[in-house]
Amino acid sequence: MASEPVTGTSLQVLRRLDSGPRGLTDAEAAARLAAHGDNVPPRPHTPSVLRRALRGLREPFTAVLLTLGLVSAFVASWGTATVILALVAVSCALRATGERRADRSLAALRELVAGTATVLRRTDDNAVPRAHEVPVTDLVPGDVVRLGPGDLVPADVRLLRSRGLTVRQDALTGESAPVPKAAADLPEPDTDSCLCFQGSAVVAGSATAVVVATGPHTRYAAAGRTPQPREPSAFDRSVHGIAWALVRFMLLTPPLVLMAGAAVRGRGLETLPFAVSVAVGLTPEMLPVIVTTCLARSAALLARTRRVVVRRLPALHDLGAIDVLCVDKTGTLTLDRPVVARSLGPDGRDDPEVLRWAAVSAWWTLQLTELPAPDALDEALLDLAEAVGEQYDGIAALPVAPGRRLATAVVAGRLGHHLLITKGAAEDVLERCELSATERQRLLALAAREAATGHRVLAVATADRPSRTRPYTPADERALAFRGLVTFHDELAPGAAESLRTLTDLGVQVHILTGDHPATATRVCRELGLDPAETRTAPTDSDEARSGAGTRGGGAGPFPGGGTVVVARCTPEDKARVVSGLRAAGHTVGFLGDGVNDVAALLAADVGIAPRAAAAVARESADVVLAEKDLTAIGHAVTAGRRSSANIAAYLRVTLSSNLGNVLAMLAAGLLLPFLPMLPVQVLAQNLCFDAAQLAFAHDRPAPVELRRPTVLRPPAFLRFITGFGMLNAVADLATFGVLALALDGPDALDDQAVFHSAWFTENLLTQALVMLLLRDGRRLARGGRPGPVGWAAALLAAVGLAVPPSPLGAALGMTALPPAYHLLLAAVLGLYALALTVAKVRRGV
Ligand SMILES: Nc1ncnc2c1ncn2[C@@H]1O[C@H](COP(=O)(O)OP(=O)(O)OP(=O)(O)O)[C@@H](O)[C@H]1O
Repeated sequence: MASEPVTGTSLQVLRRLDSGPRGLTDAEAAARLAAHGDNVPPRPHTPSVLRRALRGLREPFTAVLLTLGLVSAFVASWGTATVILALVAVSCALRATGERRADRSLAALRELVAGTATVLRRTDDNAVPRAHEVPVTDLVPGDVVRLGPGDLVPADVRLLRSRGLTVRQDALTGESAPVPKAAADLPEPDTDSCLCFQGSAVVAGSATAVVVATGPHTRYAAAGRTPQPREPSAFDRSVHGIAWALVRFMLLTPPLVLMAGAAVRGRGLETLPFAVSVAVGLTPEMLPVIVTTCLARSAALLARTRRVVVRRLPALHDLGAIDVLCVDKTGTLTLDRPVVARSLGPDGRDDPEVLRWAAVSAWWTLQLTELPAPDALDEALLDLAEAVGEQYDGIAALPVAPGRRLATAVVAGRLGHHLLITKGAAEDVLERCELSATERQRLLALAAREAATGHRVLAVATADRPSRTRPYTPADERALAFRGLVTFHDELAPGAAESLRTLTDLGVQVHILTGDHPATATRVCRELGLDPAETRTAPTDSDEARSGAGTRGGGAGPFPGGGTVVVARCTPEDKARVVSGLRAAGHTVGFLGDGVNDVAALLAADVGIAPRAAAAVARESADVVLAEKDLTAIGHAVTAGRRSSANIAAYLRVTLSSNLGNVLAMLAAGLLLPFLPMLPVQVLAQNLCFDAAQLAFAHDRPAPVELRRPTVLRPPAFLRFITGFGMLNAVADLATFGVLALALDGPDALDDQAVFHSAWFTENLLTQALVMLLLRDGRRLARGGRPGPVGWAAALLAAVGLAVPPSPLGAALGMTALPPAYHLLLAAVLGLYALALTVAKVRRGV
């Protein structure tokens, strides 16, 4: 970062930057942009395809394959070694190019939701400065920017003025606790506390600041930090679990084959290439390629058709797996464009004076805190009674902050007096009013009645105090006189009701977590077509202190199995706690929220989702951003996640059942026969054909029935499935072996090895094609649906199985043409196998 401009007083800093408190002119800003370049951090170093390919070697399957290839080379089995190393190279290259394509399309998508900053600019030297929203990339050194809650600091800035500013600078320091920052006008200021750095998030307060460094010169860019990777998703963990179970099995295979061969047939180390190729046959080596392709395709399709931006690719799997979605209310289910509905006095009758006090409070809070934009409730008040605040002199303001549900403005009152005007959540304001317990209860009930109409409610109170110079703090918000209530109407967001209905149909349970009044939230929930099973109020610190509870529940007690729960009056921590509680109870949880008070929950969830209009910091914390206002995109995103997970699960199901079956049959046949059931190079060639066909799974459309429930992959159930179907496959293989043996008068009479090898090669590829069709989605096929990419790939695989043995390639691989009678026998075995597979599928309810 440019180090010298940040020391000295604010004025010295502004002078050095050739700027002033009124900001730059448009012409000067344009000239500086041309000179300094866009305010974008240097692009993170994108690894080359070669580097990515080499990184692919660290994948467990690829590493094991490589080891097996090296072992084959070591025993001079060059054919086996060459085919295995070719497999490794193809898998690494496909994965690397897929990853690069995914990265490129993601970078383009991120620009759809790029941020803006509020900057003071003038048309010429004499013009009045105006606040503009400009793309963050257009900021230049010397620009004067405004910061408010929820903003991301757009560049390195020196604070000129600040009010109660706290920021999180974990992007830079890794420390997530908010740190206070304040402007200082000293010649030798503590620079760190009067500087804010690019990438920090404003938690509370506001500031006006001058940009001192942009683009590659910021501290963030200099630190070259990359965001911390999130812990792997439930789906990733399951895939990983299955992968490691297989890797262990694979490593056991060669020694087992060697030992069994030695014990039963007295074979020696010459069986090693065969043992190695059997282990290779077990590997789903295309898994990384298929995962990357499925995710990248789904993300690109979502962005193109639904304008949904997936910022972290694996989050798509989480989306597919969520069974609970927690939603914030204001700004997500409603538009957060409140309009004043009523202004009523303590007796419940209309009283315009209450609105007037609320508007004075809003005006001075806005003026004194210099927020870049007023909060929506304040904006609604000012829309109705804009000029009223100017009739007073503002003294101080205590704005709302995360966890603080009221705001106070202090203005000059009658001579020698200050007037405190407080507005906020009814419970919080009434708690600070001088009232009898019965009167407080009556007023709380009045507020609840208004809230039950679905309106948002603010209570207003005032206090007359002798004037003073000592600063005001929240401790001064006491002994207030209650003035009345102002209520607001906030429209439902477009598509909100429909998207909640879709989510329910998709088997996702929806809960609403809001900072608002329980009655308002319950009513909104009903208007959206959800009948809440329960409404809770998150306990306040004082509640908990009274009950002596050791750990805070935040309304996160057990949630009923069905139905929506509304948790109202949540602080940001309460929202995060509910989400973590649901995750701990075994749910996969999504969180949809738009505000600075949602950031903790967005980060705590398996997948955080933010609408486009969300605060910058919420968008930055989310994994998925909806670029359109319409919430119905969520349902499509969930379905896209399920689709890509279903494709990966189908691939795993098919490939593992089939591979396991082949390996078991090969092991058994290896022991029964006087020769190897297949040559190592044949095993590998067959494996290569199957792998190529399997790539079709990345392009498949799973049956609608597979998309109706969250996609969860449970390794134990999954391993049971592949063992069951693997056995069935082994039986089919051995039946072919039996047929061949019978036709040729017993195993030891099988002297034509080439015929045997060719027969088994063809049978293997045909059974694999059958498994691809039947274990993926037999029902659709049975209904006469179109074959789709997997259907075509299976047909091609079967054709290769029939065409290779009589071809010159077959001859090169040691195969020969098969007698026509064999094809008839094969058709009978395959027919029986298809029947057995279908029966097993129906019995298992797959
Ligand atoms: N400008 C304001 N002045 C006074 N009180 C406010 C103001 N803004 C919000 N509040 C009070 O603070 C409460 C909590 O606000 P918060 O922003 O946490 O949640 P919310 O916007 O009501 O709901 P959600 O969590 O669904 O976004 C509000 O319900 C309101 O009572």
